[in-house]
Amino acid sequence: MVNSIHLEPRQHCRGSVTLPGSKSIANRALLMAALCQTPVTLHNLLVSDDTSRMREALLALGVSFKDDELTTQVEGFGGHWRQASSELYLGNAGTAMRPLIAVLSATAKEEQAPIVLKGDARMHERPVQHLVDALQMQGASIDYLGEPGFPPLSISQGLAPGKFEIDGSVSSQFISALLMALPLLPGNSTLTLKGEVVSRPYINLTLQMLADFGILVKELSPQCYAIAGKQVYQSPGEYWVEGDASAASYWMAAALLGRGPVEIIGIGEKSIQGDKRFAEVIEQMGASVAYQNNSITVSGTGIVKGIDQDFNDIPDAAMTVAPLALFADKPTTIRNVANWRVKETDRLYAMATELRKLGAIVEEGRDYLRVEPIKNWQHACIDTYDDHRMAMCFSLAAFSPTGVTINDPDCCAKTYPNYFSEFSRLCHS
Ligand SMILES: O=C(O)C1=C[C@@H](OP(=O)(O)O)[C@@H](O)[C@H](O)C1
Ligand SMILES: C=C(OP(=O)(O)O)C(=O)O
Repeated sequence: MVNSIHLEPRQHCRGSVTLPGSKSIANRALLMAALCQTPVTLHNLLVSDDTSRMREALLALGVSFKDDELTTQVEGFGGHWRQASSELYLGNAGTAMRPLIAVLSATAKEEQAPIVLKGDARMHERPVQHLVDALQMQGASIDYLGEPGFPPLSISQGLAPGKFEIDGSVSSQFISALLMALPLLPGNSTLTLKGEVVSRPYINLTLQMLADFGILVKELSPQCYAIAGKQVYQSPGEYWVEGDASAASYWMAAALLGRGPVEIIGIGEKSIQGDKRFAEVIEQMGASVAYQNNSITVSGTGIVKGIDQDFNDIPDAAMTVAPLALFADKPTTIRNVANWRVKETDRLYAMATELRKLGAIVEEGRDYLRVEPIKNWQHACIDTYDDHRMAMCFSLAAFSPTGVTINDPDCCAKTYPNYFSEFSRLCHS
């Protein structure tokens, strides 16, 4: 039987919510900390499926962790792994799989056994070919163990510094992965980006965090980086993980529908995450937004304005626009999100299918979704496709006259394990 949660109709959302740590920052910080030669103390580290998979992988490579109530101390060995385990399981964490493919290619030693990276069934359908091609062109010894172009795969020594080229049109995680790995090589490299690069702000997040960990990357142009070899990751001592800006999108949306005010603590105007731009989107959709140093406060009037925009820069937060569109004054179009199809599920298909169950008219394009507001709401049991964002997005349908039932709500543990208890705390009839 499918586990589900029934959400009765809600009209109000108000109060204060503290965001979990950012998944994107947490998994980068864990890996970068493990690459330092001296310990790093991480604050506000997210505890979720994705970060657990990264931690378990690093632990198997010999990295040690000391947790107390508020912090996690990471002690790694500058990439000289002490006990290279031969098989690492990474679940469905793209932020673990892609960076580890590149970093383990850069750190593999001749005397070590090949390392196998595998994931859950969906991870084995998520492409890594552009990344693996770029690494193989520079000598990396990577073998596909299942379908070519997809995990699982096995990695041995062979990667050499030089001129790297990467197709950036499917995932920015490939580029972030190379930016984290190339400084570890014994000589200098350049990295040239090909194709229309998607999810750009995540590359900037990587560059910012590399700088925080003492790694220099020279941006020769937006398409080309120079990366000196033999660099050493420097421990910043303490490192603070910002609240998750993608998770903030659900509270901003709930505040618009439930009028607020909702104080969202953990990201502010100086956030380094691209998804903070969702605050501008929610403003265009009718909310009022006030920025503080470490929080954003959102209120609404109950009126939602339909929009038509390119969301290539913020594909995760963009999903939140889809359920909001059901309440809008006119149709909404979410454009340029082709890579929704290769994430936790085919998100264009899943979103269109489940929105229709509520009574919406939806057009699913190759790379866009057009959603018409609902006139006659139908109660529905929403399938979530093992996709945390499907579960969290559809909680917003509780602001309809019918309420909503969400199947398998626990899949939100990928990035936000207590999301539904927070939803019930903040959102009321
Ligand atoms: O680098 C990152 O932390 C991420 C990049 C994005 O992926 P793509 O670059 O594949 O769009 C995003 O969807 C993912 O949740 C996290
Ligand atoms: C695409 C996502 O995850 P991943 O890091 O696994 O790519 C996501 O969190 O929306």
